[in-house]
Amino acid sequence: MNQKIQKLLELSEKESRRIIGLMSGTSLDGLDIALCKISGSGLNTQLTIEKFETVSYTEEVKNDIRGIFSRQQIDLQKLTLLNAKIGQLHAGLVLSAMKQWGVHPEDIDCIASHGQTIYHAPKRLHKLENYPDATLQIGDGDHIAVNTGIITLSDFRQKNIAGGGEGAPLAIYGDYILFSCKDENRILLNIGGIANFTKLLATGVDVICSDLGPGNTLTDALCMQYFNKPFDPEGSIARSGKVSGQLLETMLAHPFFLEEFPKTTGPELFNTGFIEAALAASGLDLPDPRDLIATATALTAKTITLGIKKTILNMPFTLYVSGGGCHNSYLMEQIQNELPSVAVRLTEELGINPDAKEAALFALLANETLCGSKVCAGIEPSLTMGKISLPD
Ligand SMILES: Nc1ncnc2c1ncn2[C@@H]1O[C@H](COP(=O)(O)OP(=O)(O)OP(=O)(O)O)[C@@H](O)[C@H]1O
Ligand SMILES: CC(=O)N[C@H]1[C@@H]2OC[C@@H](O2)[C@@H](O)[C@@H]1O[C@H](C)C(=O)O
Repeated sequence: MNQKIQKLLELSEKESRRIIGLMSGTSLDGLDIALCKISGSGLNTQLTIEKFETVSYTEEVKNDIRGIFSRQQIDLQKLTLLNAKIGQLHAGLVLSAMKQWGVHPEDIDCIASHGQTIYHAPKRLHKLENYPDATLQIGDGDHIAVNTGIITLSDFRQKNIAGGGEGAPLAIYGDYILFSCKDENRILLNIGGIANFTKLLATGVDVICSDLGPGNTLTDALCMQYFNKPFDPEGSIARSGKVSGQLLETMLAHPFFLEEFPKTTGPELFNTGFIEAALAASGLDLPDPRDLIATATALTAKTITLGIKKTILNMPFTLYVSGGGCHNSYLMEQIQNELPSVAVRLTEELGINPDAKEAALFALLANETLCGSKVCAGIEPSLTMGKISLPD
């Protein structure tokens, strides 16, 4: 047998695999690198995060990505260049992290790379007849494989769309596999740039996973615009402002929030233009920036909690939070206030570092593909995901 195919076969037959999951999300803050040890597959999966690091992007990289991110008109050459450049950058960051951890490439079975989302265009956003749901992640896996010498799986979202999904949220598979529990109804909430959730009932039925709306994306943009800060540290700016009830009501009336679950979105919709349109519609003068940030934070808390309440109705449940938004103590307080009888915890209590959860999720999806199982039978679309790049 061809040696490369033989290697893949051996990988799929190993008792456990060490997979590096990579995620660079919509916040453009950096690359999350999670070294995971994974044994088994499907509902028998055991996953331990052995090492984790977030490597911040330099301002130059952030500006490069901002030049094309979630924009309808861009420089096509820039997109082409960045597809290769981000792949090479991620490879370099993985090699540095491994060096720092004292881990050698031969100790790693594969890399699972999400890539950088550049544009997410579900039909609900583009509304163009005769065009499908679509999404684009760049940072090609071939560059990661060749530059690290490690087999790389990447570009997970296309297959999900090909199978009838919107390409997101893919958290449903990992949440279902890792966190389903017969003794507890659980909501897994991730607050990144965009917030999403998975409903896992103790009975195992009616699993729902959906984006909810903005996580930190609006507050990040406002903090940059008015305070030259990448985000609102611990929610301190929002805490110092006053929520504008009228602006909040106008924003909550946006049709996206009225659509049924599951649905997906991104900064293509939730950006400063969204706030400007809401201000214009409500006829308000431009409020104090602190009030704007307080109102955007309230929108995040409201849309998260209204969405969750609508889904789980009157059942008792525990909420497990992950993503950078869990460090915003003001936002977390607001979520708790809206859900007074709910235990609000972090995924740390389930053994998963809240900052590493999404990167670990992609390691898990790669594991499913390598083991050749049908991902989460019963959850649609049930397909293995990720393209395989061989290093040589
Ligand atoms: N100490 C903190 N205080 C307040 N907010 C914080 C803090 N640390 C991180 N954040 C928020 O978390 C964001 C990053 O979160 P995360 O890395 O989970 O997002 P992402 O993965 O880029 O987004 P997505 O999951 O939507 O793709 C930051 O942009 C910031 O808004
Ligand atoms: C297209 C895209 O990159 N979507 C991200 C984004 O960030 C959060 C939310 O929007 C979610 O739908 C998704 O990421 C996570 C990892 C997911 O697919 O579950």
